[in-house]
Amino acid sequence: MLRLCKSAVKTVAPVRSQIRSPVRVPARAPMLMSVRHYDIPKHLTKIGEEANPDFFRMVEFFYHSAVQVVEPSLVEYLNKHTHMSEKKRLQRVAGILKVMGSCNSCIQMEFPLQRKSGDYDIIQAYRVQHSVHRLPCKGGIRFSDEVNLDEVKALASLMTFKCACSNIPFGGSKGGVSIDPRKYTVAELQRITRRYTLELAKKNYIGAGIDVPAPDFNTSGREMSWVVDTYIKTLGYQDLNAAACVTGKPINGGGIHGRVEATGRGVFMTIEYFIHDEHFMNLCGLSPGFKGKTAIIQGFGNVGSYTGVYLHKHGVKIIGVCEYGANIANPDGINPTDLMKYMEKNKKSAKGYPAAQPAGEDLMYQKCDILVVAAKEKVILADNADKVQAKMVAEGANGPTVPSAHSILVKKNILVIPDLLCNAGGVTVSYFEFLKNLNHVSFGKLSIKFWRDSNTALLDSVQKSLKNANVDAKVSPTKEFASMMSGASEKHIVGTGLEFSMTNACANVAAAAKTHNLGIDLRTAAYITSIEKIFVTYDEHGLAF
Ligand SMILES: NC(=O)C1=CN([C@@H]2O[C@H](COP(=O)(O)OP(=O)(O)OC[C@H]3O[C@@H](n4cnc5c(N)ncnc54)[C@H](O)[C@@H]3O)[C@@H](O)[C@H]2O)C=CC1
Ligand SMILES: O=C(O)CCC(=O)C(=O)O
Repeated sequence: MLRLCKSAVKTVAPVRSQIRSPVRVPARAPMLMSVRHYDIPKHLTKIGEEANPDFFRMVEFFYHSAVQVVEPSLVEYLNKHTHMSEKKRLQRVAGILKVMGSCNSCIQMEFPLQRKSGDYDIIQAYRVQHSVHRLPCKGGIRFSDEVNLDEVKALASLMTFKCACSNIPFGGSKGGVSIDPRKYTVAELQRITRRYTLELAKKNYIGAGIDVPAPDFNTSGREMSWVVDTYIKTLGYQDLNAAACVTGKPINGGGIHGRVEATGRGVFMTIEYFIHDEHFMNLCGLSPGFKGKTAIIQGFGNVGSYTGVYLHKHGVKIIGVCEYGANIANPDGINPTDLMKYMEKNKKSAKGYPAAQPAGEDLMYQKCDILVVAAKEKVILADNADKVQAKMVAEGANGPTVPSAHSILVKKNILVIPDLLCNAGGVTVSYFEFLKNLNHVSFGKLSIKFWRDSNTALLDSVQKSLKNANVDAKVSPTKEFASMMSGASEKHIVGTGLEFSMTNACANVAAAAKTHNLGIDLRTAAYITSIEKIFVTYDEHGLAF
């Protein structure tokens, strides 16, 4: 948390009842001790009530709602520029906030694909770089027939705020290819991915220092292998760091242990943090701890399934899974690893899973403690938010809750762990993979032998000292120490690094919620922590040539 918050809030505190859910703050809310007020841009004023807003407008709205709360602190922060007049400082704040909220650049492409049948399809695809305040930009590539420019812009802007929230030093970007991958053969998907990569490379939209994609909805290590191979063999062939042009690669191709499960593991870590926080558990009416808790998961792909695995491991009963074309439930609990294996063999479908019963469309709204939404955007809307009975909602997906629904959930005292915090585990481990690629060596590889030898020498030395002192004892390592004698493995570093980063981010967001009197509204708190960090970067680096 930045130093700038506390002092500023003391001097210019927004009216408490109005900032509990900033999403509902009227455009001209009165401020204590200040005549200043930040207006939500005109094109967004109705977004807070809209049933189904455009996705990018939705993210813009959340951003500007958070700015309404934090802007006085930002103004005060610039008081340190004593050489500037007040007018210049206010202009600078307004300028930085405008830049931070806008999309830096987008490319849209169309290219032909000859189908197996001989027919031609024209494939539409996009890459958006929302923010370049840090480089490279970072964000996944999604394959879906719902992909359009608005969606990719929204996802890219979420990446900007997500990276900042978790202190991952990247700008925000995202890519999308408008196809339903189920309708293409593997060979066709490979040709689409390679052509898309080539177009990105030609337009300077990919590269270790420029923009680094990763997996997202409907893509995985397989597609990332095609991306890196295409780049290395074409425009990136002279680039020593070419392997760092994409993350989420299989281990053999320069990937890192733990990226596959990282997003779900990170979702679990955020739930773990808040479920052990008495203050937030009091607010949402849950007893602290995992004991006796139940969960329902919507979307059992990469993110949802691994979230389930970690929740299950910690004693949470997964009583329902909502999947594409098949909702399943079991009040005694579903074993996520078993379901994953079943879906792997069953064309990724949960239909017919023998250890659960088919359930109705309303499964997501059944009573449970934790609802994990891990499928896609705009799932919790104004007309179904009231039906949610869970006490906690973990946003594994990007943008699952629209602003009007967010207000309803806050009013119902449901603790929502917002996307930009909740699903940051993926980009965090992508960052570790990126560093591994730039280092050209895996974590721990150079030091393993040194640590094993030096710890063995340490044990020998203790043994000799005991012998010299006539103590008859055999010195041997405990099981725990034996596993650490060779120093940290890549797996260890990724696991502990991820835990440190996620816990830190949760603590910062929890602190911002308290500092700004936001009650249960972690979304506004998360945007505020991101805005503060990006603001400082722009202030230090400058924002215009
Ligand atoms: N893969 C990653 O590392 C990250 C993914 N995310 C977000 O998480 C969400 C899910 O992504 P992944 O798990 O990677 O995708 P995925 O493609 O592995 O899984 C998505 C799952 O959701 C299911 N699904 C789709 N529509 C559904 C619906 N209407 N109802 C129920 N289930 C539905 C699909 O059948 C599939 O099993 C997306 O919003 C993505 O942007 C966020 C951060 C990182
Ligand atoms: O791993 C990454 O770089 C980005 C993952 C992603 O697309 C996301 O967090 O939404």
